[in-house]
Amino acid sequence: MRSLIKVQSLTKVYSNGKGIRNVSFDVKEGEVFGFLGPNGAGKTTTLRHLMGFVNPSSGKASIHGLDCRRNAAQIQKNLGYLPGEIAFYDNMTGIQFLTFIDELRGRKDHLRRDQLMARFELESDRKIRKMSKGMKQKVGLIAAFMHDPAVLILDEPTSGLDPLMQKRFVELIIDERNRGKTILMSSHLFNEIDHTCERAGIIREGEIVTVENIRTLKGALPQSFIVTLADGEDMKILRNSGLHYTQRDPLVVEIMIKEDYDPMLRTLSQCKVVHMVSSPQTLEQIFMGFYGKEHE
Ligand SMILES: Nc1ncnc2c1ncn2[C@@H]1O[C@H](COP(=O)(O)OP(=O)(O)OP(=O)(O)O)[C@@H](O)[C@H]1O
Repeated sequence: MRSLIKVQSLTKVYSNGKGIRNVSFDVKEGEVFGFLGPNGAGKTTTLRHLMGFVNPSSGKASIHGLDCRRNAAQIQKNLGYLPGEIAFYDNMTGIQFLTFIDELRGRKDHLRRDQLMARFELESDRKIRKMSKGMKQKVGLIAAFMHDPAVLILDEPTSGLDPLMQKRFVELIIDERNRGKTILMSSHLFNEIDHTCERAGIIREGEIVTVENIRTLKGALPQSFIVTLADGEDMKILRNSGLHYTQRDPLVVEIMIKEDYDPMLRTLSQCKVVHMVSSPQTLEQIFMGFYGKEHE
């Protein structure tokens, strides 16, 4: 698959020394790519470069081979953007605003707009200034998707949405992915990334720390077994077995297994096991490792 969105050594240093440094990644055609990072990491700054709003200090970003800064107008024709902070014409109702945007784009057919309003249960006759944060977010999402663009750039799309609407959003992304759309979205929610994205990039303090394939990552997740043994004799067998484990309580241990279950099963068959539970390590635990300082 060819790369549709390309970010190459993108650097933007603000006068206060903050910003992004040497950010590089690409999003392939038809891919959903997640952009994760803690507050202030540089997600919005990167996405705003892709929209051509900002002059980079160095490096470049392109979509469909077009430079994001120089060809912004051309790129934006077939692109849906949801900004992190949405500014609306507050005095309009939801439907007036969406119709206004449709007309600006030269669209006469409002079918897709209406379908999206139904999907997100938007109270479209309410004035935007009287809407809650979540309602405004729905208006922003509908505006980003309603002209059926090939590329979507979404800055924290589920911010303010309740769990039901977050689920509707995930379903929409899956539908759009199946229709071949290319989507780049920033998020704080691992679950959302887990359910929608093929790959995810993590940015921290202005720099990309890793780009991971979600399926490969999940396939490689170790399994944790919490085992309660009957007595000290069993503990002795475990200690002498060469297995790697973490002691949780005097008779409770956690054993992490990646591929080979045999050594654990052979050792435990010599012990009296009182209780045993197993759970896969979550994607969230893996990502939290990248968020922290330990990967420096
Ligand atoms: N116009 C600006 N002038 C000065 N500093 C800025 C400007 N815009 C952003 N920054 C700084 O650049 C860094 C990256 O900010 P950015 O908004 O891109 O982060 P983010 O990852 O989107 O964060 P959040 O999750 O909180 O939205 C922050 O330290 C921010 O304070």
